Amino acid sequence: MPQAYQSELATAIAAVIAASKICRAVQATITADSLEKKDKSPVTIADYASQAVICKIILDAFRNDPIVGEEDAGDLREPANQLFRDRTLHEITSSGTPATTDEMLAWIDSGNHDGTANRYWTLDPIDGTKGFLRKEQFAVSLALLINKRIEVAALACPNLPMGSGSGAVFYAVRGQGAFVIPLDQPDAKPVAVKVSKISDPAQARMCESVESGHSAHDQSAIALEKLGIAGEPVRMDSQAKYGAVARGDAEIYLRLPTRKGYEEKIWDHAGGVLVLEEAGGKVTDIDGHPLDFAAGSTLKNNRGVVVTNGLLHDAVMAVVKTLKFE
Ligand SMILES: Nc1ncnc2c1ncn2[C@@H]1O[C@H](COP(=O)(O)O)[C@@H](O)[C@H]1OP(=O)(O)O
Ligand SMILES: [Mg+2]
Ligand SMILES: [Mg+2]
Ligand SMILES: [Mg+2]
Repeated sequence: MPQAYQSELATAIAAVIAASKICRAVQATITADSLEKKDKSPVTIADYASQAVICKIILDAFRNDPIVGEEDAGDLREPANQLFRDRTLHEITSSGTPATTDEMLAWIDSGNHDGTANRYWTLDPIDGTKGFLRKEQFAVSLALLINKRIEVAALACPNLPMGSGSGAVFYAVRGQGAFVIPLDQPDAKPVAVKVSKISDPAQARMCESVESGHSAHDQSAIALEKLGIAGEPVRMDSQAKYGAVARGDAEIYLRLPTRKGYEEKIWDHAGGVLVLEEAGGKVTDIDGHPLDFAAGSTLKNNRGVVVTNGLLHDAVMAVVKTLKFE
């Protein structure tokens, strides 16, 4: 029997690779050049160009598929942002995708669905924009959800070490395992991705966000101490943290609530979660509940995220339950 979702997977991998090349080109040249969105978070020409190109590639292959993307073209349409808009178009066309301004804006806005369909993609065109601006880690994350379950994921981490170079593309289909290929050699033999076998909490390595506004660093420090882990957590931007735990570079990723009422977005997790689970890892929220991807575009039924290699999940949850959150 042919394996399920092979054409969706091939499309997803091609899309995140095409977008990663644009992001890398922009990252090499930018000087902290971004717009501020209404929620005060930054967005760059690469976020927009990445979303445009990925939406185009998905719609060329699956014309009717809804896409729940992080960005929309509202700010780009403002007359005051013409230069920013033109530079975004320039990145897209120089990557080999001919486009008019109207086409570009329409591709970006095709990512405006709300996560209520039976089948839809969710896309973070640059996850970890702050890391991208610091020229550190970021990710391009794409996942296909069917009946509210993640079935296909492609997660490109252009700056993550990979062999002797950098750039890893993780991917997974539910039930088929997780794999990684080098971003610059997509035809190389895929390598199976597996979590680490460490089961002694004191030997575990933990990662967390660079940004203390995204995850409570004071509480993770307490968790580290209670688990008997010496040293500092590794701070890293983006869903590259899911990739790090999936491939056994770390055993724990904590994302602990910093303020009441923040709802994690599905595009900040879907790609990483399937890769992690198919690599043998486990993810829940801080109350031990599975992440609920059936609630629209946010994880509104969950608080925080606890990711482990599976073996350590109970030990980590026992400590997380003792922590105090707002
Ligand atoms: N207050 C917040 N709490 C948690 N995550 C946030 C918050 N504000 C923005 N984010 C999103 O968290 C993710 C970054 O996480 P990390 O710090 O682990 O890299 C990003 O997706 C960022 O959006 P964006 O995609 O715009 O960068
Ligand atoms: Mg953002
Ligand atoms: Mg994000
Ligand atoms: Mg983003």
